[in-house]
Amino acid sequence: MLSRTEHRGVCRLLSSVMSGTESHTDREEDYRFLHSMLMEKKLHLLFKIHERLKRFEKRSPIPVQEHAASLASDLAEELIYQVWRDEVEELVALFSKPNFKGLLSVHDAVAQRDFEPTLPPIPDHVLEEDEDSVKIVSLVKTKDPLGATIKRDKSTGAIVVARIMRGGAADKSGLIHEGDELKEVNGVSLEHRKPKEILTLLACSQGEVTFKIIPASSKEDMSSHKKLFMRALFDYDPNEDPTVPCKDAAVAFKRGDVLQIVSMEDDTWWQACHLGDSNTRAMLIPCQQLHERRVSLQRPKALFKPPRVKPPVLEDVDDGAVTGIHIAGLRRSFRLGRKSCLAGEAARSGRWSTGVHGSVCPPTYIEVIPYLRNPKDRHRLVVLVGPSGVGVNELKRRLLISDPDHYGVTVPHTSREKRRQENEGVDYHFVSIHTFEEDILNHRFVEYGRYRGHYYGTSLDSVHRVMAKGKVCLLDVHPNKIKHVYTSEFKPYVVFVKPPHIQELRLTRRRAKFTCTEEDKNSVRSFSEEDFEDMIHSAETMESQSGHLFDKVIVNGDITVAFRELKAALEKLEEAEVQWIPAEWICSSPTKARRSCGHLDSWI
Ligand SMILES: Nc1ncnc2c1ncn2[C@@H]1O[C@H](COP(=O)(O)OP(=O)(O)OP(=O)(O)O)[C@@H](O)[C@H]1O
Repeated sequence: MLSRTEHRGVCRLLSSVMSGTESHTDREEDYRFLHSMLMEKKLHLLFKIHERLKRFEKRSPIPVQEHAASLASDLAEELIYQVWRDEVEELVALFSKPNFKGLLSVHDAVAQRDFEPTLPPIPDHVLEEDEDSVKIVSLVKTKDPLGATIKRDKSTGAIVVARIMRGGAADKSGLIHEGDELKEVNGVSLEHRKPKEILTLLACSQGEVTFKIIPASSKEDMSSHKKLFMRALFDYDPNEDPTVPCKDAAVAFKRGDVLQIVSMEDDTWWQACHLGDSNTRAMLIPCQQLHERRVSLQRPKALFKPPRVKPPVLEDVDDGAVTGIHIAGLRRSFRLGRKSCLAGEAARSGRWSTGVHGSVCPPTYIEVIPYLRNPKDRHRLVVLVGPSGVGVNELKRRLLISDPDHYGVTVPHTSREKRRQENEGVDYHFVSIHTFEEDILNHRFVEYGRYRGHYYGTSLDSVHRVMAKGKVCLLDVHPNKIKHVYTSEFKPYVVFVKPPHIQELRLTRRRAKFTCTEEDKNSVRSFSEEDFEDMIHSAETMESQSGHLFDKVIVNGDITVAFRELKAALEKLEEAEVQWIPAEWICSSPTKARRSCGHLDSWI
């Protein structure tokens, strides 16, 4: 309630307004009218109410109950039968006053939020729509227009909102935006309708008007990002990420998972759907730059773990000597001793394979596209990698024996003299040092090395030759060399053969013999503890540096199980099933995503 002083203040203010207007009012009659209006008691009461409400507003009062009017009328009925006292009489008289009834009715309307227009229920057929981005908007239309212009999109023929007028009903609702596609008005399809017809339809509508809309933003996302897929090249768990804006809104993924990127608008968090996940809702994933930044701030483990490096040795021992089965291509000679210093050098120089330009980048995402192999197409090249002694040759040998017409291996090149029992093009391609060096300069080798003054290597041509025969070419190289065949032409499928836990190695390799790296080239021996440790350490290094290139990881504990798993994976590769391959193998021009991934060639 206004205090006496406040009330006097209002009156003084009004009097001063009056005296201020005296000089501006020419006519006496106008002045009197204004004076009587401003001095009106009701106006002053209104001021009082206004002041009172202002004070209550600060307290944010909420209605105690929603049916004050009916409560008052029930009470009035009860009171009639009470002992008739002055107070009772006064209260009953108050309840029967129209002003008081009106006040209570307004109170109830506010309490029940009855002032908001009631919207019709969502039509059933809309709920059955396949299109999950459809939006149903109901607006209450007065005689005034909705405040939007529409046009027909020339390319799609769709009716779209061209402009939203500021302050109009559409603008105020915040539910309709420029670019939105209008599908229906009040259940009437707008397909094949001219904008003029639609305007007539709208002009006739009064009260609630229901629109079925495809929001502009979702349309844009659909068209520009629908086919943008990325393979994750690292593991991510939002529960272990303290910087994620909302853990529930982020999605965990593993290296190798394919993600559909829905939005790259945010600088740090992309939105993506996890392929194969039943949940089609977009979730947050760290963007490429964010992951790169984070990794660059981490302490590089490989730099602080002293690598167990042995001098590079290039053995020249036929595996047939060990296994009793001689198959060309199953030689250690051109594998450059996977126990060699190459891996150690990589470990010392950085955590990931350096690219052709020498830059080092942590693997983040690679754009991939679905690929369905045409039966007439060549088979994908199968690249087997793994630490020395893990069983790459053994698995290769078993595959060849299982189906010699289907699988093939390359014949290596060497600059050494042909031995009596050897055949050109079967055991090796025997070439001169000069030719070998020329081929090196011409980048004809996937991998090459020198042992005791002689060159050994695997040429790209030898891979072509196997593939040209319609065979699945099995190639084993050091992971650093995968980049030489990471092309559209070979579409390599990279299998990493991983050693099991050391206890299982001890158990399974008890009777195994391997060609050792000492001077005596024909010596074979059993695995030592150190060999096992080397194998495991080397596998860890390979995985951390090149793991992003592996399509399949096979743990070679029990050889029968490992072989079965490998065979099944390769057979699946030949089935008419979609495979996800790097987009650059198929698309000649880099896409938006390709650009956003950047430096792809630097980490292959
Ligand atoms: N799972 C296994 N269980 C038992 N022995 C195995 C297993 N895998 C491989 N071996 C044996 O271990 C020895 C080394 O295997 P293999 O020659 O295939 O290794 P590798 O990976 O090719 O190594 P390198 O590159 O040094 O030749 C062979 O005698 C092989 O038969």
